[in-house]
Amino acid sequence: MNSLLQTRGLTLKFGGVVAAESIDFDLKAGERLAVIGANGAGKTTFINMVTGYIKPSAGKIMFDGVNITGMHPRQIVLQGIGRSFQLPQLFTEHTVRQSIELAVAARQGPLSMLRPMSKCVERDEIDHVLSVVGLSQRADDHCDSLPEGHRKLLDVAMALVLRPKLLIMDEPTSGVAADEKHPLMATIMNALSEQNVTAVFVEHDVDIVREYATRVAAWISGRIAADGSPETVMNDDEVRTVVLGH
Ligand SMILES: Nc1ncnc2c1ncn2[C@@H]1O[C@H](COP(=O)(O)OP(=O)(O)OP(=O)(O)O)[C@@H](O)[C@H]1O
Repeated sequence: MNSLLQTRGLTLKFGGVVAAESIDFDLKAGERLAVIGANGAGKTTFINMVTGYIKPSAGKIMFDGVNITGMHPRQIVLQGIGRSFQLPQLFTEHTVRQSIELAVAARQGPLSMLRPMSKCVERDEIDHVLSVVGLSQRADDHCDSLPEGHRKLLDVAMALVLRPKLLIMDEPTSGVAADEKHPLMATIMNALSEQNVTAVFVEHDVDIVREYATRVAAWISGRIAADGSPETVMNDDEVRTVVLGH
């Protein structure tokens, strides 16, 4: 099967620091890839290059047959790569429903902003996405009143209404209470499955990785040191020593 996402020779240097060292990487549609690595290993740098927030010094990024290297983040969203953030970027003065409405309007293009909101939004779709991420009961709450887990879910919901083929999530369970991590990930993964969205997520919690990833890539010093099934990668000697601290 062809790769949905492919990088070749992807390199980024910050002065003397090699944050990405000639990364060759392939992701197939339908995979659930967990990205693991110690602080400073280069995980966010990789995500930032793929989503257009940083231009690589060298190398190429192909997505669904299109060369997206150096494209602007908005163009990359239009190509079908969504992103959620470690610290969700929400419209704090808006309600949950209004936030989803804005995401739908963004998908519909700049002219939709000129029409009355009630005409340009698709109510059924919004109700559905709120239900899928378990936020129906909080639809009229302001974003700044949401607990962290709900903020993460809203961030994912806003990314999903842009209809991505791939969603890249930076630490979806960080800042969430230990007993809420599994229900949160289960909800996110169900939502992604429903829309056939391929997933990449950066994660530090080993239990979450084992439960929700079909594949793991371990970053060490700007390179992928191990890549394969969760069991294989978690038992790799270098990963155990450098990443897991065993
Ligand atoms: N804008 C920048 N300027 C200079 N150095 C940077 C910059 N961004 C990242 N780096 C360096 O690049 C390396 C990789 O950083 P990166 O943030 O990608 O790691 P990470 O694996 O995401 O870490 P964390 O888990 O802490 O988020 C680190 O040495 C970091 O200090």
